[in-house]
Amino acid sequence: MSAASTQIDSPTAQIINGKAIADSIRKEIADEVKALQEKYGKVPGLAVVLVGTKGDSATYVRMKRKACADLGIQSFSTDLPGDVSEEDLLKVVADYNANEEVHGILVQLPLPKHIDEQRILDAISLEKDVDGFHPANIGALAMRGRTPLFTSCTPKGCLELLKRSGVAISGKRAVVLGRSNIVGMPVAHLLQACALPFIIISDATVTVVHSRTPDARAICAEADILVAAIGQAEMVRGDWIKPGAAVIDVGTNPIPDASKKSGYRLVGDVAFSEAKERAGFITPVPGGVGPMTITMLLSNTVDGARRTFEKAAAGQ
Ligand SMILES: Nc1nc(=O)c2c([nH]1)NC[C@@H]1CN(c3ccc(C(=O)N[C@@H](CCC(=O)O)C(=O)O)cc3)C=[N+]21
Ligand SMILES: [Mg+2]
Repeated sequence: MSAASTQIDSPTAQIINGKAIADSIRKEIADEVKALQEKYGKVPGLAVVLVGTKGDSATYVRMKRKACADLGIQSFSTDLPGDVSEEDLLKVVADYNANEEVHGILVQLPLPKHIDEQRILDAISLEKDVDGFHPANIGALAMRGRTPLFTSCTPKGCLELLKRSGVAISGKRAVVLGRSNIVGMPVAHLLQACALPFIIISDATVTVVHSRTPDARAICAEADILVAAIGQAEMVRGDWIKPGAAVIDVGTNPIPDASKKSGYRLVGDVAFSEAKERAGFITPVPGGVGPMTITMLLSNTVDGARRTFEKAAAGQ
């Protein structure tokens, strides 16, 4: 059955299986890693820097390091104490900038309050900015006719999920809930105008809804494509959703759950059970956007490595 007929025939949404899509992309990436190794005798390398021991940060960093190992990407790790100085963290970044085996650098956010986050992100070499958080990469993303060296992982993952689910973007009304630098803002740009080689041309009409928007519900209810990235557990209810809409839920909010060993479970920014009765397509949490974020990080790392290897081979 085609995606379009599912949307019309079925009263409940098609669940977008981010885990399965991410796994199949990871296989493609593993093949690329092998091909690069055969051609250049080198493998891509990713450096992950973790400051402090905040529980979920450590979990995500562990997942990133394991994903690298699974794909044949060399991973470099630096764990720093929570009270590390800004200067010492900048030194770690400078060392990775200079390390020829490292093609991507990720400093796990958020950083402790005493560190100027933007100063750290600005220090990461543009050529190794696999998070796409450097102002020059964000600037290129925002400009028509310019393509960033790297596009942020979660926004790129959202577009890739829409593409691989057969959701058309061009001419559609898209609403982004949330305006963060790491998700809301870049995903709004991508939906409006992206010319990334791997992606369908987007060309949606985009509205950004945030904490100061009056009647967020009414605006969301006009969306053919709704991206929820505001970090409020189950804020988007069933009646916020236009029937047949594609709903991408970026939220990962822990809520108490005594039946879990950890004492909590993850829910999205969307009330899933209500929303799936109205949406045409919807991502679950977990198993939706999350696995794509890490996969796009690996993909960006391989892209960075390929560019470096090609330049070196051309003697530049
Ligand atoms: N410099 C930087 N870059 C980031 O990309 C970055 C960051 N800092 N800080 C934290 C956020 C968060 N983030 C996630 C990655 C994977 C999942 C993920 O795979 N989640 C699984 C569930 C994981 C679980 O069960 O705990 C899922 O949704 O299925 C979630 C969240 C990356 N981030
Ligand atoms: Mg651009």
